[in-house]
Amino acid sequence: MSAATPRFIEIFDTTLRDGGQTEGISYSVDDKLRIARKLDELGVAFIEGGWPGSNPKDALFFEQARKETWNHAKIVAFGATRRAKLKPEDDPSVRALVDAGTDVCAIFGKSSVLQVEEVLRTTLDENLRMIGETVAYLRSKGKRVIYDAEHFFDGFDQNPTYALQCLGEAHQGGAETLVLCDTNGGHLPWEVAATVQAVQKHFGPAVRVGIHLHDDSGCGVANSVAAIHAGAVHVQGTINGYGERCGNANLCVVIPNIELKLKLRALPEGHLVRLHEVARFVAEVANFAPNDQMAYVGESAFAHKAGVHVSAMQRHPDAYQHIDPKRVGNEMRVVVSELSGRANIVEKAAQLGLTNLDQQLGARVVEVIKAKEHEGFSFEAAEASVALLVRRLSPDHRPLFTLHDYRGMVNRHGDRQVAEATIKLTVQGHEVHTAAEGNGPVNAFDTALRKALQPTFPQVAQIQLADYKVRILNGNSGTGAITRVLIDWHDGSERRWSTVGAGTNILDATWLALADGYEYALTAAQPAEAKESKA
Ligand SMILES: CC(=O)SCCNC(=O)CCNC(=O)[C@H](O)C(C)(C)COP(=O)(O)OP(=O)(O)OC[C@H]1O[C@@H](n2cnc3c(N)ncnc32)[C@H](O)[C@@H]1OP(=O)(O)O
Ligand SMILES: CC(=O)C(=O)O
Repeated sequence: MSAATPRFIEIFDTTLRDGGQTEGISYSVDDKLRIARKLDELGVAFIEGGWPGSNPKDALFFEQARKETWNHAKIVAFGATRRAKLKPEDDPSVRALVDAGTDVCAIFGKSSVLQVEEVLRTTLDENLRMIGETVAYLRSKGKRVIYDAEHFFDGFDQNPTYALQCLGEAHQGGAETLVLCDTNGGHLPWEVAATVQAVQKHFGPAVRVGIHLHDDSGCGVANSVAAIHAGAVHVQGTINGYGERCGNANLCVVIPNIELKLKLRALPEGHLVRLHEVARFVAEVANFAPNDQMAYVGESAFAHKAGVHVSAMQRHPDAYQHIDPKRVGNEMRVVVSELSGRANIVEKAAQLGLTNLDQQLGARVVEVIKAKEHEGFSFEAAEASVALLVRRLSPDHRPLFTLHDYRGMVNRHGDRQVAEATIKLTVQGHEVHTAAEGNGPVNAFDTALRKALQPTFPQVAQIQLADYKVRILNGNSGTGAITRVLIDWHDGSERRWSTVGAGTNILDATWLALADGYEYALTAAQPAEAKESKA
């Protein structure tokens, strides 16, 4: 390695093993394979697939994984040291590790006197033999072995001599990396760094030290960074920080910190830009909502809401960002709300393709948005309504359709409920009057509006309501509260948009969000000339 080559930190991903210990996650074998392929594309060094001695699903994962080609990562089978008083070859869990057919195994063993005596309920000497013999047995079967020293930091605090003896057994047995685990996740960065340095001093520079840190004190990432800074060369963690209890060190944050802050290498050249996509993919497969506020890869990680920030960002891209979001595959966004100034509106309008916004119009839009947010609207998740608001305040705006009146009725006849809506609109100069029944008032309104628009705009048939969310804003007003309606839409393609309505009348709030939804889709779909020619 030349002096200019940055130190390489091995990324050991345990999203499928420790991540599978998250409350609420239950991967199928297919889920595990899909995530493993994505991690391999990302370029991590190791993918811990599961504990083959634990359950048939994990055993099947390794059977399937053997049939695939892995371009960057080594698939790792996880297990424990042999049980007390058994030979490794007689322990079914150790045999399952061999049978998993991976080149690499990771085994965990105890390093703390308390854990050996109170949890394993065996002697300190027997635990040392369990570690050394299991590592040596796996090595004799041709496996590379990574040794996870469970509860190492607690054990080291309690009895450093014994904790180091445990590591020594694994090293003598042939483990290639000694991984110090903060299993209970309670340590702080400087404590972790000091222990990593003490271990390195004890074993010398030839011994590879790794780390596996949990997030119970909220320091999983900080502890990982501190340990690497102190000399650790291998870091374990999970995508999105999934894991037992509060989770593991979040690799979506650890990896960019290694590459962009510590200036070391963790992934193959050019692969860091895949991180944002991997984070979303894993959340999707795990069936967890992505954490928008996650550092680096969250949707809000580079979203600017405050007017002062957006104004400064227009003047210099580093004004309120610590890195260029593109480096991790993320993007800068502007959020429009009552905290906006003109800069938010100009930036958002440009992103929405509305470039003819002057300072005066920008200021007017800000004023209207602030007033409407005071009434109960919220525009930050309803960009289509923002676009329409800008268009409607533009002097040359011609609406696609105008409402004259609507009427809604909800009836119950015995067990049967019926909702009916009538709507009177002007659509491109023609008055249209429609009525429709529905299984509820929103459905009746929507059907009546579609009927009115479809003869002029047949593309209405493709427009679908994807989600309808209602929020009561001032609950202490009881049934007289202001209601906010947010509607998400799609048209069967990739295109999605969201609209908002608000008011004390839930049907009127719904009408506003419904009408915005159709008008936005149809305006965007209309050729410019057709819009110009409208009366
Ligand atoms: C820190 C970590 O996250 S380690 C990974 C933890 N993950 C899991 O536990 C998930 C998978 N686990 C399982 O499927 C099951 O717990 C199994 C198959 C491993 C074991 O199941 P069982 O045999 O029914 O045992 P049970 O789960 O009740 O108890 C754990 C056993 O492991 C033993 N054990 C715990 N750590 C170790 C170790 N490092 N080496 C050897 N044995 C260990 C315990 O002493 C206990 O055995 P004992 O009751 O004979 O003393
Ligand atoms: C090995 C492991 O998962 C831990 O100690 O937390």
